[in-house]
Amino acid sequence: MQKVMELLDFVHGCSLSDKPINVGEIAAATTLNVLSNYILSTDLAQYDSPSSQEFKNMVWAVMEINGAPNLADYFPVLRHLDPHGLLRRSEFYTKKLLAIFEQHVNERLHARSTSSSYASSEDLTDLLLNISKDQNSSVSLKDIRQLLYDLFLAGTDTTSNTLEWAMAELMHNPEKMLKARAEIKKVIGNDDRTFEESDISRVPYLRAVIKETLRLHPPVTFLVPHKAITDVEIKGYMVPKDAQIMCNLWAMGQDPSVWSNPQRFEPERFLDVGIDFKDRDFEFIPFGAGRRMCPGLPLADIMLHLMLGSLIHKFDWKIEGGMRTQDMDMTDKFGFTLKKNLPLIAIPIKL
Ligand code: HEM
Repeated sequence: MQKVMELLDFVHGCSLSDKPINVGEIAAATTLNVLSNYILSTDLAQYDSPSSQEFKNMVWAVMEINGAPNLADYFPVLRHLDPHGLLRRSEFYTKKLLAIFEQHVNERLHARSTSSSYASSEDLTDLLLNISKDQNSSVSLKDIRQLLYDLFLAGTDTTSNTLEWAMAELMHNPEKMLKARAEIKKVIGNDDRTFEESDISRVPYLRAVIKETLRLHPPVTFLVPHKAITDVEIKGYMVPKDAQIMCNLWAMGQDPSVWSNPQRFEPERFLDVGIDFKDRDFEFIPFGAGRRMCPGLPLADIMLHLMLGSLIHKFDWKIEGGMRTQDMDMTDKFGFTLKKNLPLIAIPIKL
């Protein structure tokens, strides 16, 4: 994946001058560019660029506002009063983000209509515009703009937060970092190449690291709200029709009746047990399950393994100021996604 190579080039540059890196930010910039290349055939982020930081901040603001406790959720009569100003702030950022996507769609429409030699880039935007051109199509330009918004919002923060947590956990547990790196080196052998997509199926420990990260730090802590479509009894509890269902993945991941030593980061627990987030293992559903399961799972799965594998294969990492990695802050902060309370700032050391 070309974007991961660009990430490695940037990290390599920083390693030459001992420059500290905000791991969540570089993960977000890479994720944003992977998505924006599939969707818009362009880069939306540059490393170290305030403009891409601004985009990420807007995404985080929407996530944080949507995840904040709201009195109006408990007393719907208050909804129009917007007691915490959450609706107003959410609308502000949503409008700004939608305007960005509208501009991209309009530019594409302009290019398609003015250039006779326009060659379709066959990205998602072109695909959707082709569908919407069909007379019988019910897909409008407004739908396209909204879909792009949904994809970027759902895909960026979730993936970059998971990567940041995985790196933080490996640095915090140096023996696990060594184990994961040794596995990658064994697979790649003496070749002077980078970690590739085709290697992912051959690194079970790295796969277990990602799973353990998603168990301890599920980015979408409560799934998205679901609704019971009929009265249903589950294990003696009656869930009435129309009840809003919040599924607490964080609590499920901490349940001692399911996981031994649930607070410990132990990727080993996933080795040889066959539990996966793609199947029907309902004790572990960081991407949800059933019809509304995350459609970005296959892409997130590849991005997470490629980014993490590449970052630990070629580099060791230390904390600025000589702090021991065992003493790092590992607390979290709750928004719509669960992120690190203090960002992980680390210095890469070329191996
Ligand atoms: C670590 C990365 C990710 C995690 C943990 C994650 C997790 C989730 C979860 C839990 C849901 C709700 C499922 C439910 O309520 O049953 C969801 C929905 C969604 N995700 Fe992801 N996601 C990730 C990455 C992505 C990416 C990269 C994309 C886009 C390319 C994406 C696009 C979406 C969309 C569009 C929805 C809404 C689907 C719907 O409402 O039907 N996600 N995701």
